[in-house]
Amino acid sequence: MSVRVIARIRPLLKHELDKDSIVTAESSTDGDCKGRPTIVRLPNPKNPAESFSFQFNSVFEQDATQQEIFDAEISPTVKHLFNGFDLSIFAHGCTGTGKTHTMRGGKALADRGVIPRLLSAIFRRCKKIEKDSSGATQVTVRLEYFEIYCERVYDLFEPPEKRTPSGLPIRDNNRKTVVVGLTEKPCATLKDFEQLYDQANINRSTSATKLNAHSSRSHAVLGVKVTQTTETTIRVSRASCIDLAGSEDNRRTDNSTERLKESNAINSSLFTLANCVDAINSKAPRIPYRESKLTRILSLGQNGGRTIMILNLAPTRAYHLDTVSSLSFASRTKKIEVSEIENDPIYRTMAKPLAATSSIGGTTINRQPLRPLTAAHNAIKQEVDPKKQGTRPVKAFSVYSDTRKAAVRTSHAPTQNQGLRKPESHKRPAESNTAALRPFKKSTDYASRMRNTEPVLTKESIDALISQRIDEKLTERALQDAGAVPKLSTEVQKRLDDLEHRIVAKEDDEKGQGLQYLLMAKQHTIRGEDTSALRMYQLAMPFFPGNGKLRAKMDTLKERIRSKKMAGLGIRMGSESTRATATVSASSANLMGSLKGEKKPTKIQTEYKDESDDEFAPPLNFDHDESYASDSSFKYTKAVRKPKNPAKKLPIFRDFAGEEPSGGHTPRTVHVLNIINSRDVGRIKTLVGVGAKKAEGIVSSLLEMEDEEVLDLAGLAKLKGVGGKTAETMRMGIKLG
Ligand SMILES: Nc1ncnc2c1ncn2[C@@H]1O[C@H](COP(=O)(O)OP(=O)(O)OP(=O)(O)O)[C@@H](O)[C@H]1O
Repeated sequence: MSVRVIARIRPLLKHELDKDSIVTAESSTDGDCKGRPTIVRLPNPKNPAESFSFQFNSVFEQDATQQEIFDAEISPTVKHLFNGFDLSIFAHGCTGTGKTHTMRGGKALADRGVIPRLLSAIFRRCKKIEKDSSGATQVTVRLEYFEIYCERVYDLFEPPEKRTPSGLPIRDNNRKTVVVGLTEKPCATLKDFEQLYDQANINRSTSATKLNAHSSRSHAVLGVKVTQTTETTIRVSRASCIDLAGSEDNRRTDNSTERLKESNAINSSLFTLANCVDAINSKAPRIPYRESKLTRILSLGQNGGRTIMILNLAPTRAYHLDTVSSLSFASRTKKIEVSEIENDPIYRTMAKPLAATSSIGGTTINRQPLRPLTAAHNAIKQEVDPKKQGTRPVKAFSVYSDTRKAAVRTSHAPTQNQGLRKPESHKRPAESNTAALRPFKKSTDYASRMRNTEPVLTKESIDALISQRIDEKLTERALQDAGAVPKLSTEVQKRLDDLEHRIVAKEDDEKGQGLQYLLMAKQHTIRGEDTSALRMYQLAMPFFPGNGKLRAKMDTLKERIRSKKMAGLGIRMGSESTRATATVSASSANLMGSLKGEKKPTKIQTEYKDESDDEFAPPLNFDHDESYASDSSFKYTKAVRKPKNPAKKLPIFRDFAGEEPSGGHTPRTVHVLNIINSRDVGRIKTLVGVGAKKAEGIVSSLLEMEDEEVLDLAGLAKLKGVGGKTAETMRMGIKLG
């Protein structure tokens, strides 16, 4: 079965209402969704008289609701999950097209996205199965949730301060890619899920939605493991829901060094994903799965079960090129065949009565030694040349590999695929009267097949075997070591928990926002990202005006950044290669400077500072010395910022020629500039054309300017995400009188 690709065109956002929608949906006569459009049409960016059209399994128009998408596309797959098939759902699209909205959605019932709805459906089915079997079948749900941020994997069920800077290792184990050391949370009800998921999303969004954008800059993967246990079998299947980070065109983002680094990691992993798709489609001998963690984990084309890709699209011209590129990627993806493999159940058996010497009487259930349960996993369905059948050495093992050969299993060659089951053979072990005997029969079959096939070990297969063994050993060791991560002191942990609870409780009000910044600041401090930490403290400041402890923390950080900056400069002066780095940084600093209308030598130091921040790995007890007592001392007072007098500052931007009356700004401009220079997200987002995200972007740019202020509309237009039009919209949106 191919990857099912559905496209969703998001509606125009508030600030886009005056824009044209250039992406439309159309029905086709040969589509597989009666009545639903299957074609996306948009103009050729080079020649508007022409149009491009792309066909998918179905297309959802701007007014499609979360419910419609779930009911039409996701709900029907739930039964397959319970029949033992894995399910992968991933949202793709460039930044701001609605991936998180589609996957996670909002808090209101109608806004809830695919993930909460899927979990709700899973729990409903669990209940039904248990009820219908009168309790003979028990179903448990366990969750894993992690993000891939800058090629590092972090457990989202762990608070950021517990993370090791290098992230969790991933290994290939039994032909599946596993993240070693992930927390697995049992989850019995939808309420449990919501709590766990919301809490984990704070861990993700802490670095993101409130300015630092880890969220939108990381790929988030939620794993839902469904285990059905009967007297005779245990069947495990897994749904993976992936909210990919959006690709970014850095010519448009005006990203700073740190943001660029994240952006490059996103773009490069998505590029590898596209390369894998191309390699699979062209039946290339090597598929570059191993070139990024995302592709290793996603295993597109090697994963069994069902795969659904939701392609998110923005309707406006501003996204035109990105939209064409996403559509073309999606068209290639829809050709990928995924073997629809059912996960074999593990057969339980009644144990023989214990030996007479045993002090315990009765029977107990023993687990059978594991047979190759997932031998068919990670298989790519591909045509096999019948002439070649039988001439190839039969692999008694399969290694997750980035070469097609090592991983190939084909449904056309059942004798070579011990674990491969017929597609859609919904065998229900519980229905079988002979279930208890089957394991022996099966394992005998397996062993005899192994003997009969007499595998000839080629150099390739020996390499593969060695690599598999090494991976398995490493996984084993890593799993043993996983518990050895040093813990934070209980006191620090308690304070962080306390702070998080206060944030959750107050999330929606301004105080919650201030606390959120504080939490992020702490998380950045722990990770050694001092610059970001300082930025977060600066953002928190308006919510806790005059708080001496906060100021002291900021001073300490400033001092630390300064000394790291100096140390960085000292080290780099030494060698040839480092001089080259200095040149690159200097030129990018010059570029930054010229973009902002001036060149400042200190910018060069900023570049060094950011680099050294990232390399700085703090000791794990880094925060133990820090006083968290101050957290409770942050008393909330409504942010009041006196507008500063722009005349006192040195101008950093050219004046806005033509628009302003000579000798000064119009009252509207003064008003806008005052609001902007307040650096208060709450006030800035009240400006026309500015949403929460844009307001945070603006404040982020302002913080990069340190104490300088925006003095005119030209300066305003140069802030992140603003531009001349938005600046003008803000100005015109001010009501006078
Ligand atoms: N179908 C929709 N209906 C209403 N609003 C939507 C819809 N899709 C997206 N939005 C809004 O568009 C904005 C961007 O959406 P979202 O954050 O989900 O994008 P994204 O693709 O996840 O971006 P990024 O890659 O940067 O994380 C949000 O404000 C979201 O609420």
